[in-house]
Amino acid sequence: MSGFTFNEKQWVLVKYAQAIVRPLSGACILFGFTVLAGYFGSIEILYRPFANGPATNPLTAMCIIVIGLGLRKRNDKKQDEWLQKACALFVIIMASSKIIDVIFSTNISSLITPFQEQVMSELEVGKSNSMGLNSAIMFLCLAICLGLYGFQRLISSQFFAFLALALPTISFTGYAYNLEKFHGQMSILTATTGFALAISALSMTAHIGGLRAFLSPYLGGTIARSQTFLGYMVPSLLGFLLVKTLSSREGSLFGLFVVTICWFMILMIILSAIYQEKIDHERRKGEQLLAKAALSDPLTGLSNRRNFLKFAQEEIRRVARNENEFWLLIIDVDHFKKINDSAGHDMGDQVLVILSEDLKKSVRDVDLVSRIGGEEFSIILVDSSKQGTERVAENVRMNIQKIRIEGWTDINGPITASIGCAKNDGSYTMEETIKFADEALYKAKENGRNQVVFADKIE
Ligand SMILES: Nc1nc2c(ncn2[C@@H]2O[C@H](COP(=O)(O)OP(=O)(O)OP(=O)(O)O)[C@@H](O)[C@H]2O)c(=O)[nH]1
Repeated sequence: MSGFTFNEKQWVLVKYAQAIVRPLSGACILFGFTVLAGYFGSIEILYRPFANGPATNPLTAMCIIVIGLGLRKRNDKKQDEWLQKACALFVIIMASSKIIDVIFSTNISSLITPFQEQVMSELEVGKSNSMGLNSAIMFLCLAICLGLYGFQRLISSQFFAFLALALPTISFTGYAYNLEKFHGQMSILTATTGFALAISALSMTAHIGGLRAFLSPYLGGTIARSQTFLGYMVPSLLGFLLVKTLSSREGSLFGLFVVTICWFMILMIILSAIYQEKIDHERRKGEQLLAKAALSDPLTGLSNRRNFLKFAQEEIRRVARNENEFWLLIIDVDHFKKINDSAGHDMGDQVLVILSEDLKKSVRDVDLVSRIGGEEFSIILVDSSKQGTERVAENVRMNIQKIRIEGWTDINGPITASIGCAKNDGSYTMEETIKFADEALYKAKENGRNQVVFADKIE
């Protein structure tokens, strides 16, 4: 997730998610104590809301309370970490004892279950009252999640919170479809509390990992949220309809279910691909814009000095290979400072923009016009001759003179520029060619400006 940052506004979802941890875990603790109070005061409805329905076992209530306590953060980080580790250890012991009992047919959990006699008497008369394997696994996952959080292993902690969430979800599905095997001995209240605890545990790590990506305000997060919703709702709804109709119509409906789910998955993949493509397109467009911006001058849109040098190097290699030549023109606006000083910087900028458009119009598409300094421009004339260059340079000089800028040329007369020209036939470096053209330009300035001078070194 490196390089991925939320701004202040975008943290809102993450902060909301983290803000639910305390109230949600608090409600779970309250529920746990209510169940224990039910056993203590023999008020059955507090731990078995539906007569003869499944009850919340006292050991389950203990696990709920301890996990709930571990999830409630205080201000002292060190204290929190110790409490999280201690709570995790307690619940690991409680949940593991139940798992060992189920696997090895032992009875260890009864040694640590409060109100055990009451539980036994209810079991004897055939009432459901024990912590199921699914509940034990759910609490084990929650405890591991809490312990890992205490050790600051946040991503692993988030993973176990996610695993824990699966168990009450399966139970809910069982209750909805009337499939007892799905919920087993997990009462609907235990499932609801387990679900709330798992959501609390997940929310603790809302600022990192998969959950952070899921809550992201960007397109990826939006896709993940909608696909999670649809991905759960659609198959669940179809499954519900299947379960309701299977007993009457049997067989082929199951095939229909499988095919529909497959098509649904394909639809989700296609939707993801469309969005992915859109993101990728935007990214590539951004990259192109950046690459272009790195090589062009922001004021005039002309090629900048960097691109000019890059182009020139390639030209040198090309003319050396083909025994050809290119010509470099360096164009410098005369007394440009005067424009800035008397009419302001904006007017100066306007002159530069108009001049650059004019320069582009004066040459062929293959030639490169660049802004290589403040009021200094260059033109690389590819495959040109001295006569051709003379013609173009004169043309450029005269075109500049013809430029009319309201508020400047009508009062101060024409804008002029001096031009220095040098040739490169592959036997000079670009630095040398620029130096020769600069020397010629200096001469043009010295001789009174508004003229074209050729470097005498390379005729
Ligand atoms: N408006 C504007 N002015 C700029 C920009 N870049 C450089 N300048 C100005 O261009 C002026 C160049 O002045 P000088 O180097 O003295 O040259 P000059 O006044 O044209 O005189 P000569 O070249 O000798 O004819 C300076 O005042 C710079 O501040 C720009 O992007 N916009």
